Amino acid sequence: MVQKAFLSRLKLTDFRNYPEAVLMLDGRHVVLTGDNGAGKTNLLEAVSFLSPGRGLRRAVLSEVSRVGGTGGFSVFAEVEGMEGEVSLGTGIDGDSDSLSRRLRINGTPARSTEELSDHLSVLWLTPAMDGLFTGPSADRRRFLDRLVLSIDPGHGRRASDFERAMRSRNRLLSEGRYDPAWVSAVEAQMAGLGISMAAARREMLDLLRHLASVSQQEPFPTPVLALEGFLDAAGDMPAAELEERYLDMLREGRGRDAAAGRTLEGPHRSDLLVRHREKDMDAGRCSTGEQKALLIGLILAHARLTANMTGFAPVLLLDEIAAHLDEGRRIALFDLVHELGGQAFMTGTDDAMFSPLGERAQFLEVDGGSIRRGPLLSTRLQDC
Ligand SMILES: Nc1ncnc2c1ncn2[C@@H]1O[C@H](COP(=O)(O)OP(=O)(O)OP(=O)(O)O)[C@@H](O)[C@H]1O
Repeated sequence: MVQKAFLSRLKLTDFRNYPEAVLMLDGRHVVLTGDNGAGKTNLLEAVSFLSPGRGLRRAVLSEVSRVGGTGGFSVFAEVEGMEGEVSLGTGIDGDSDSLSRRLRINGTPARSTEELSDHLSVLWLTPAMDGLFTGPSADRRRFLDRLVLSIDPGHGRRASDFERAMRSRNRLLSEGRYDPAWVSAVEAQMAGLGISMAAARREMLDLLRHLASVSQQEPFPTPVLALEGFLDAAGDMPAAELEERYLDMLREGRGRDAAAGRTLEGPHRSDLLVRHREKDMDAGRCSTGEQKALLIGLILAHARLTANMTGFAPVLLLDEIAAHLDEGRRIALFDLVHELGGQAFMTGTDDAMFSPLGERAQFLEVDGGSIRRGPLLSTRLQDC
């Protein structure tokens, strides 16, 4: 039985176009409607800061602070989380030039934002992801790594440690006269981390594949997923052998990598391949609408997987999700989202589009950095 982890209160201070806003939420889905530029996506972004990383816009933190504000920002949430009730507070101070945000859990400073994954899992789908299948492979890798992160919180640390080791190797090789023992040590670190990263990604794809084989999410197509670009021919080789093989590749590739100024083999070169199963076609060659439907299918499958793995349905952030769907698909999407058993935040310009949700959702109206409607809602309104 999947349980619900949800936000019961959200408070933003100097967050984007919100000087201050407080939302009291009752655990149902949340529909945010308003004109373009009202602040709907900003609210979703605030919720995305309740998961590790840089949020759904991958923003530079200083840009998140409200223009004309104190220079800092904060997001505070009361959550019925995976370990019970918890308060989560995150943000940056006005006088700090820190690149990372602070996190407090129940008022106590946390070591890293990774600790958020113990309480809540947050997944999102935004219009910025529409070009995922046709854009650069780095976007698909990042997308895949976020999928992995929601069920394996250590994945983010492994990926950033790998990046750091790789930068260090690139720098040593570019210097020309390097100490081979030192480079070997860095390569050994890269090999261990790189193979763990590849294994975690492969495991995620296997799980999604299995889920797709046992559950349907009509009318959204089933994405067929594969990885390409790193140790493709390795098959089911044991991890220790893979590590040896990657280590050999790095050792033998030193001259070539020094000339290229970068490491040419590794998990940082993998690509996520997506196919439309019913059409038997690469996602990149599908129509715009088909790509959107595939992306929705992928996010829903992943949300279901996260719920199965953790026992708690994730919080879903669906930005402008209804805009390009016909009525039948919209109704089906709302039903699928509701069946997941979690709390979804959905945005759009027209609240009529969300009427099929009925009593399953709280409807809030966003306007120029303020939020209206709903009996339990209080905001200090920004004059606009
Ligand atoms: N740091 C900031 N300080 C003040 N305002 C900001 C900041 N960052 C973004 N904004 C403003 O926030 C406003 C709302 O943006 P948001 O993306 O949330 O709109 P939206 O309601 O999702 O609109 P759309 O329907 O067009 O997607 C924009 O006008 C933007 O200029």
